[in-house]
Amino acid sequence: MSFNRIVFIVLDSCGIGEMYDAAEYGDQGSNTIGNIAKAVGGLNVPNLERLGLGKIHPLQGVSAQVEALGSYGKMAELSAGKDTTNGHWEMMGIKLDKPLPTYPDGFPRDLMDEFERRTGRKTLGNYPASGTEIIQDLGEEHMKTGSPIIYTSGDSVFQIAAHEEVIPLEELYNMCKIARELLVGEHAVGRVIARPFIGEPGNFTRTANRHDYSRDFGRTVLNEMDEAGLAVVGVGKIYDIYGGSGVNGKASTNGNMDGVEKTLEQMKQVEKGMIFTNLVDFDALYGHRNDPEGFAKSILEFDARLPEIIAAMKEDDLLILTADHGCDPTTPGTDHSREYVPLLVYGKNATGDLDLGTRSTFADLGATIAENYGLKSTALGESFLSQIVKG
Ligand SMILES: O=P(O)(O)O[C@H]1O[C@H](CO)[C@@H](O)[C@H]1O
Ligand SMILES: [Mn+2]
Ligand SMILES: [Mn+2]
Repeated sequence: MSFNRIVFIVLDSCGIGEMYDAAEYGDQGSNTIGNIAKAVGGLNVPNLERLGLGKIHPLQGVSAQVEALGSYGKMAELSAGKDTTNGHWEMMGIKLDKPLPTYPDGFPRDLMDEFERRTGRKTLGNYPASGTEIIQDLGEEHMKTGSPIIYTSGDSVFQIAAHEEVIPLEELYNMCKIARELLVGEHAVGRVIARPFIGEPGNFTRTANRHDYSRDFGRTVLNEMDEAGLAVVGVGKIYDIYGGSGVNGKASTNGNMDGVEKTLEQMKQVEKGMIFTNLVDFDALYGHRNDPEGFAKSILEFDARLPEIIAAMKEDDLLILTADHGCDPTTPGTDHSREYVPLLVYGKNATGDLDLGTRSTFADLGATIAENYGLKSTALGESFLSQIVKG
């Protein structure tokens, strides 16, 4: 027996406890969902609980005394890093041995000179910052000079922030393409990101016209699926994360709840293949903003939509919920954290109440998907398909 469709949802940043090597990343004690649960006096997530969330790791307010509807476990990241890029590519079979380059002191001057020469604009910033803060700090100067704001973070990212009425979107996207061309070799960052915003000094807000330009790390299970004629529909930023490689359909979203809507819409349309959704609000609105209350509310909001997703599932559909890294909003830093990620797998025809244990790589997902569709798996990862198929 195999599953006809897979609904794969990444709860961006929802890590579930420090990994064995968290100390190397300065992330001892990080536990995104666990510390959020504590901070709000317990999480009330009956639907995630029923899927087995409380059985993965003790979480305040989430019972482990349930007969889980599906299988549950957690996964370690084998790649060096704790970034969206590493996390997602590893899920589909690629391990990144070397950490992606980061720029705690900004990007080298010669690189910036070349960027300025090719874009015809000077630049502002060029240091690690929170995106919402740096536009408040430099936005007014940007409006006066027309120079884009360049910033990075603990992630391997080159981010370009610009007011939509100062630098038109088309030009901003073109600047990102130029940056992408320049950021190669030792400076091959994971992503170049367009961060447009609108508003007046003192009251700038970012728009949904964000756009990510990922590096290509090689062939993944998504390419195998695509070439086998299976649907691979990216909802939210999935298309961008894989640079479109192997993703043959897409739906953009303007928030987590819209992401759920678009997933439900795709579930009405896709015949065979995968609906691959990333819900980024957890990360962008709450994790990086150190807002545990907001994060908790957002988890509750998602939990409340789970019954709809489950009701829309056909007999031979499979639901996979996981995350790409942590971003503990209760720790002083605002960057991602090196954590295990939860793994919840449910299907009307899949085994219930099964412990999948601690997986040694996110790539077990890619291997499972490949086996399910009879595709060549990437070398990395071990399929758990036979365990979840009802015997
Ligand atoms: O602070 P903002 O701009 O939201 O940026 C965050 O979002 C980036 C990409 O997800 C991360 O690298 C982090 O820098
Ligand atoms: Mn992420
Ligand atoms: Mn992030």
